[in-house]
Amino acid sequence: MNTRSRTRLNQTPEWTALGKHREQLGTTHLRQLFADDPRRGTGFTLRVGDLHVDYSKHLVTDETLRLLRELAAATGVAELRDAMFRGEKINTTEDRAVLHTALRAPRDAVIEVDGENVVPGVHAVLDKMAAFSDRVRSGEWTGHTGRRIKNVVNIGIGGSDLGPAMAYEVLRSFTDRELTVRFVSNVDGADLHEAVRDLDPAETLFVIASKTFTTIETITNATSARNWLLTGLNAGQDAVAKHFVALSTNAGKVAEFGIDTANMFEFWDWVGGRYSYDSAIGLSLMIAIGPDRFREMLDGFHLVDEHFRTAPAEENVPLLLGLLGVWYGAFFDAQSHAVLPYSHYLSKFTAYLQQLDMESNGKSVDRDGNPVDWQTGPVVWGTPGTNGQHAYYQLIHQGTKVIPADFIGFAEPVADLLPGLVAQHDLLMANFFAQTQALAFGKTPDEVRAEGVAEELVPHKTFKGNHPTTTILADRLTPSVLGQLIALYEHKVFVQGAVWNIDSFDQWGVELGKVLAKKIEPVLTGGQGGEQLDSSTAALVEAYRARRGR
Ligand SMILES: O=P(O)(O)OC[C@H]1O[C@H](O)[C@H](O)[C@@H](O)[C@@H]1O
Repeated sequence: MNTRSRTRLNQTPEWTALGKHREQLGTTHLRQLFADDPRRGTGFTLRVGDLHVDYSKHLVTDETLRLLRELAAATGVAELRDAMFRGEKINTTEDRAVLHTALRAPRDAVIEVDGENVVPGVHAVLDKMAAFSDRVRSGEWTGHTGRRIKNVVNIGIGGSDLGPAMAYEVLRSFTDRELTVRFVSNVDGADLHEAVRDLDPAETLFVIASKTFTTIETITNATSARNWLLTGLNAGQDAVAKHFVALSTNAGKVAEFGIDTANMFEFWDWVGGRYSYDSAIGLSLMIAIGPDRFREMLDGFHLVDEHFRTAPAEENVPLLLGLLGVWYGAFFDAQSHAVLPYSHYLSKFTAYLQQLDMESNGKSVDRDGNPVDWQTGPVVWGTPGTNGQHAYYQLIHQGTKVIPADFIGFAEPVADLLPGLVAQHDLLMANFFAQTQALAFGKTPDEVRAEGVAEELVPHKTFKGNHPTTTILADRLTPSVLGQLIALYEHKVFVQGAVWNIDSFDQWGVELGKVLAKKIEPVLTGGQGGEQLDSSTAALVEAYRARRGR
């Protein structure tokens, strides 16, 4: 997509108007905004699918939102969105379409890439995954010695790990509790060691997940897993077929590794790694939760896709959340964004979003290669409440940084909690509601004094408030709701990339470290190349070699 004719973001009249508006807003407090509009708490809310989204505790007025929508219009967000859904090659630096939305399109949809409808292929793979998952779950698929598969070990990294690993945790209460499912990503041998040390190879299936099938960490771990299996079974290569399947776009490399391509589940170059867990990359998850639940999750994704594609700007939740992030980055100098789920099952949710957001929008040149002189993607961070409250929330409440935060909670606890633990849900949710209240409204010096606090302690016990938060509340954490949440964040990230005019779908920034590691590895084991290292790295490598006796 040619963007050369586009006015630079910070030279558009819409950007200038927002800057002026920001000055007018000054230090206006959320207390004031709520006092001015008694209906703000119900009026500044939107709904998409099962998600109730409250954005009333943001430092915005109707005018702010209008100006932000004008910025979105001026920067062509809707046009780029439509181009994405149509299958145009909007990932220009890799010359690829961006079609994760096709992964959850209904069977009768028609989405073309280079003149070919990709939807039948998507469903053929989903059907193949479902048939395989059913065979593993029923015990029909057996290992080399005829034993039933009881353990599934997913080996992958980045997008080939974070998505399925996160979703497995989120949907744990929907999993087959008889199956052990583990995820190995780190090239540190300790990761694979801990994953397999108590498993019986005869009952273990390895799912090797790699879009490229060239990622060094994954191929190294997969090779070690194969050795562990064959040694444990005291078997030859022919045992691999019953214990290894591959999820990849690269059939050649899969065959080269020794996995029968009949046991390969395919996806395509128009699925980015960090947008891939609803593709074949979700196989371990599908084995754990079953095909029906997996399809419910895809329907959840699709529901939000359709909302993003068709809802008017005023009601479009991903558009709103994306624009709010643009607002804080540009005009409040916010450097980070916290995602704070009040569900233990969402423990890996923020780690997943880190790749989704930071690998997508951690860019400093625009789509034409010019340096940007505006903020792009924030540092995304956070862990489940209430743990964070007893650790880093201090800084959010009383520190010097502006940290917009998303609070995600559920009206009901998951279905299979032990009955005695269900009552704890009210306490969890009381914290959930209390935190956004405290962050927004704080506590004034007068309120502190009224409690009889000694004057010298008043500044310490004052909460200035005015910290912006979004609250996302759903009834229950189901597969569909997970799909809705992920699609919401995917499209939020899209909106921001579109406004900032960056390519959200490449990741050139991860390459340099990989190249340098390849050069350093032989030096560690006594080979040549050390003389080319800078003095710091050379000294560190030398210390390492000395310690290892080389
Ligand atoms: O799935 P793979 O090809 O093994 O890639 C795994 C990961 O590694 C790369 O370095 C990219 O930064 C990620 O976007 C990708 O998800």
